[in-house]
Amino acid sequence: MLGAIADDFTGATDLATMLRRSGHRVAVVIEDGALPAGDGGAVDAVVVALKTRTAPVAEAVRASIGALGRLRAWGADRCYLKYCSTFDSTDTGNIGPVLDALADALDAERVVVVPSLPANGRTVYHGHLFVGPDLLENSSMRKHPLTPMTRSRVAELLRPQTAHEVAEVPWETVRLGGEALRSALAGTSARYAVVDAIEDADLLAIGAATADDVLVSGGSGLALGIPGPRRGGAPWVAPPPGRGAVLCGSVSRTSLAQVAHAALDRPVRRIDLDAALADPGAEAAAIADWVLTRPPDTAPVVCAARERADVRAEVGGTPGAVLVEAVLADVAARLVSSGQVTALVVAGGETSGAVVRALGVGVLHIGPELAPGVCWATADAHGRGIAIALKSGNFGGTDLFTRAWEALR
Ligand SMILES: Nc1ncnc2c1ncn2[C@@H]1O[C@H](COP(=O)(O)OP(=O)(O)OP(=O)(O)O)[C@@H](O)[C@H]1O
Ligand SMILES: O=C(O)[C@@H](O)C(=O)CO
Repeated sequence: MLGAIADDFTGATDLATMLRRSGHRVAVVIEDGALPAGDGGAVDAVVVALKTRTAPVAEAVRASIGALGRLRAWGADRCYLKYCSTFDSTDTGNIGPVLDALADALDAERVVVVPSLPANGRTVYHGHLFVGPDLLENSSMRKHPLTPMTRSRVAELLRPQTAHEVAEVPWETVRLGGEALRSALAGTSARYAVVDAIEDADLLAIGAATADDVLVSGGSGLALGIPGPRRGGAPWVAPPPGRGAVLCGSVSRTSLAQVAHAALDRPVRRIDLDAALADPGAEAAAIADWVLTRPPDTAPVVCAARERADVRAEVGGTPGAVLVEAVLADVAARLVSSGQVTALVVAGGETSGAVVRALGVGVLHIGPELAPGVCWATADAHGRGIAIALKSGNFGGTDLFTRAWEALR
């Protein structure tokens, strides 16, 4: 029984997608939603989705320890802390403090640190994190508004966040396989070990070497090395047929390209931020009405920006992001309560948090994969069954917003 704690909602479904691939029956519990039945129940892995990536440190630690307690009561005998594959954090936290608190609570002597997700171009070699061919510090993450990543060596990123020692295990050791890696890890006195991984085989070796560890940590890639029981669970059941819509609050390069691709053959509408400032409820109502009056099989796209120039730090003194999140959350609630929309693709971690909260979702039942780290899930939204796919900003192919629907037919 694996209990995982993710520091954002899209990261939680990313991890659940990978756990499903490695043979787990997995559910994602939103914040303090009810956990599913324990041993003998329908799942053998639970991911608790938190919104702690950029929360104040004390709040992130408190929420994570709270989630750990609930997971242990559910029956978890191992814990996985999921953070971003680009190690999104600052010198003051939150990855180090949360790891310290979990390791103390679990009496973990040593914890691996494995951000790698090769399927999406995140690799670690000689301790340096790469995004595709670029060092992390030279990727678009350098300019991230909340967690700008200006260094690439994972140990250097973690050290300011913890008083414990941080060691590095090079790829030359990882490639020797699980047993050699286990011995190397046993030989280090450091609490944390950043382990290189440049391809999935490395993640399998790390998984094997840490099979007895009570706490592991990483992006979602490490889940590929944690085999599940492969018991056939209840089959995933798509929601009742209905309209679909995309709600995109992400303004990452990938998301903007996905919006541009969708615009080639379906309606796209951008939120009017000035109208949203004047009356957010009216702007959301107008957008929801627009969605519901498009041809039923078009899956229109509502977005916050078509290009980077559309991004406004503030609108009449209100942060643009606050308006975007309020409108998209309200649009989602209106579409679902209309009873006509039964499937939503939501793009962006912050956006997903706002939408999922507005829909009152407690549990996501993981379904088919749309791209590495992106999947459909079913959920109960205030009594209505829906399918929802939470997409991390940088994940998915250009055609994700147009092809996602095929998996529901
Ligand atoms: N036009 C805009 N003006 C101001 N803020 C915007 C605008 N469009 C989007 N935003 C804000 O930008 C933020 C995008 O963050 P979000 O986490 O949703 O996407 P992301 O960072 O691409 O995804 P991820 O966290 O999964 O990598 C949101 O808070 C959103 O409200
Ligand atoms: O690990 C990743 O890159 C994603 O799951 C994520 O957390 C992006 O916000």
